[in-house]
Amino acid sequence: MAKESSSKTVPGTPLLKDELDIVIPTIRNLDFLEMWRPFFQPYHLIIVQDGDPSRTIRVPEGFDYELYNRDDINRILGPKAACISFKDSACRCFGYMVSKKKYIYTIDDDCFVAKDPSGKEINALEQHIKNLLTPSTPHFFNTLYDPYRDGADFVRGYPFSLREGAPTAVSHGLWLNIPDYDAPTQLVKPLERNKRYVDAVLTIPKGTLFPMCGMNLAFDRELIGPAMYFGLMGDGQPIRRYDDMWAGWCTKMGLPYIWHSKASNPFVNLKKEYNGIFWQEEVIPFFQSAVLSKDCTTVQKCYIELSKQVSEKLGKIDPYFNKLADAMVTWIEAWDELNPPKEAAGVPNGTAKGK
Ligand SMILES: O=c1ccn([C@@H]2O[C@H](COP(=O)(O)OP(=O)(O)O[C@H]3O[C@@H](CO)[C@H](O)[C@H]3O)[C@@H](O)[C@H]2O)c(=O)[nH]1
Ligand SMILES: [Mn+2]
Repeated sequence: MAKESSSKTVPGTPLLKDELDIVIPTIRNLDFLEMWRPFFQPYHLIIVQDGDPSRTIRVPEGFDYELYNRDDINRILGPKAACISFKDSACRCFGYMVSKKKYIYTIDDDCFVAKDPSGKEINALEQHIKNLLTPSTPHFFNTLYDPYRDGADFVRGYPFSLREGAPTAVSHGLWLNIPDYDAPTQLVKPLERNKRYVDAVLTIPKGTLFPMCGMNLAFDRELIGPAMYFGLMGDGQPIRRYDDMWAGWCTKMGLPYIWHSKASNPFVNLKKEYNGIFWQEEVIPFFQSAVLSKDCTTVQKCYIELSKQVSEKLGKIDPYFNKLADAMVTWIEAWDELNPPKEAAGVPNGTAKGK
């Protein structure tokens, strides 16, 4: 049974209309929004303009949005702006920080509305919202996929004590056409396109990591927002295209599809990813074995403790991880500055909930 959203939904009002922001990182005009207009127009957009702040980003008429460029980020965060990547899509996490809503959806500006096998346009945002309002089943795998969907349920042998599920923190969508491959795979299979539409929503089991992609992603900002820091990438950094995955590993400890239209240059991507491809062979075991102490009772405390372990255990791989660990602390300081913990029913902002 899907949880009711906290807002009183008037029939016909788009779900979570006033409880969700759409965050878009961009270096180009946002004409892509025309295709998303039927689905996105009722929602507030937070546009994070990367690169040259003197450039004007054109936003189609009729959208309600706020736009932040690098000058705005520097003005709002001061020295703490150093934790927000420059010249990299990782800058999008600034949008998560300034939002005041309970939910976030983030999408790249080269992603378009996909069609399901029947030819029907997919409202990816609506499916993400349904995912976020529906519990997940991380403690015991249900073989008939999402048991809360119409036409499915828990299969025989599924413990009744676990059928309430756990609150869903992240809804991870996929992409038809250009798959999110790393550079070596892109180089070996330049013409490969993802044509396979799988109509299933799965919960990634507790304790299982996954490579989170920021292209088509939604999350519960109050539940997990402080941990959704897209790691320091871009200008002056030795690694790129690992920002979203870093956040996924930190938060982890899905279904809706979009149409990814533009294959980024695999040779450029190889340069961006090069360090990440071999560092990750040590980073993944780090996350698989990371243990946080019981005193970590909020997401922020968990994140700060994790940053200490990043420095201690990954700093010997490369000084970059010491820099990243410092940036993780700065991110939390900035997050708390812009989002002072609210005491709502004894549940401070960003409290880590048992899953
Ligand atoms: O310097 C930049 C470059 C781009 N952007 C904006 O970020 C997104 C993604 O850009 P793009 O589609 O060009 O790059 P992809 O390689 O397809 O990105 C995906 O790969 C991963 C990169 O970490 C990630 O999963 C996806 O983002 C667009 O909206 C650009 O406008 C930017 O802000 N700054
Ligand atoms: Mn892209």
